Amino acid sequence: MYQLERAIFDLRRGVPVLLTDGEGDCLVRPVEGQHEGALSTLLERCGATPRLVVTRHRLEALGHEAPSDAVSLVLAGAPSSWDLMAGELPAYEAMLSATTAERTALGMLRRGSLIPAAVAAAPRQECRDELARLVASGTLLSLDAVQAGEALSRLGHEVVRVSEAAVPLADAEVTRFMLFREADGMREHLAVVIGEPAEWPEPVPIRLHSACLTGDLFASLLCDCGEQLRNAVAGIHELGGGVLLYLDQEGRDIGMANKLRAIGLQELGLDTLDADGCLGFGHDERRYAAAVAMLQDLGIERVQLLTNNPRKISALAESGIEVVKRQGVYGRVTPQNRAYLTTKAGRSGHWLEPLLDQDDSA
Ligand SMILES: Nc1nc2c(ncn2[C@@H]2O[C@H](COP(=O)(O)OP(=O)(O)OP(=O)(O)O)[C@@H](O)[C@H]2O)c(=O)[nH]1
Ligand SMILES: [Zn+2]
Repeated sequence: MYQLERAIFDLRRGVPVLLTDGEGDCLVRPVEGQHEGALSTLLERCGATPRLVVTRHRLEALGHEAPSDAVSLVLAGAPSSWDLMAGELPAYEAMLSATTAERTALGMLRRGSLIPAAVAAAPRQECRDELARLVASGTLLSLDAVQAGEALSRLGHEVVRVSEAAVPLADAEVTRFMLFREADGMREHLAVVIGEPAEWPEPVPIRLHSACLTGDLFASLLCDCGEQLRNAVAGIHELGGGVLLYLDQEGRDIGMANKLRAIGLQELGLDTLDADGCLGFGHDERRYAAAVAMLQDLGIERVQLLTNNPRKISALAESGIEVVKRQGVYGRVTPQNRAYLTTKAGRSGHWLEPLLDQDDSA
């Protein structure tokens, strides 16, 4: 849906968007980047009490019980007294389950790699003409919340192969890079095709690698991604060829801005999962529809997967790709990534025993 992508870009710029549904219209904007001027403009346009819409993860991280996955707080007090990014909730009069429009707003913020927290306000009757004028003049985008929600849930299921070229690698000389783009044009993923497809072993060696700019490119000591990436390329080459999907899912798909925020929270003592939760994200926001669509485009149905992550296996299996075998792929343990790896093993169920058991750097 064309309007949806435009609206996500408006939200990324801090511009409000009007979402309509059966329960009524709702003007929304992201909490992040919120400043008093923008907030009072929003309130003037609506003449209504604003709500703060947050995820269950955010509420639970702040020690509250959540009645549903997305929650709407009817705020109390003057706008200048709110600090919506603070370590506790602002004063509120009521806690409600979020409406369809409010849920869609959170989905749009996630897709835009913003913190999933919105300020929403239902416009009063006397403000509607002015809003309609802004919509008609193209200043304000208006979307059907149900349709936008459906479009968000379909994202990634359709990819288009855009371009390709041979890119010889140090660890695998016969390699082609193929770029795939998701239907909404917002995400691009690479298939790194190693060796000659006609000579690949069966099941085909596959790695799903989520982007980690800090680790993959700069050899960050906080994680093991860069070494896993290179070991996977070399490993697939040694197995006789296959495909590494390099997925645009920075920071377990919370985006680079939020990953840096999460790393900041880890410096304060939170583990990698609780840091994401504090920002309003679940333990792992990644979906693998685009990866499945790429494998289907490449005609791959049976795979041996290079991973330590059980969720990747179940995601492929649920989509009809048969995971015949699994092989571990490891980086090195460093004093800086030990806590990260231990959390992944202990709380996310990653199979890292071979790595952590033999490690004596602690
Ligand atoms: N949110 C968040 N993401 C991180 C952090 N450190 C690394 N990441 C991301 O975690 C993801 C790791 O991806 P992958 O290497 O595909 O792996 P994995 O889930 O560990 O699974 P396997 O490597 O296949 O076993 C990348 O998207 C990184 O950017 C962190 O502290 N916080
Ligand atoms: Zn990393």
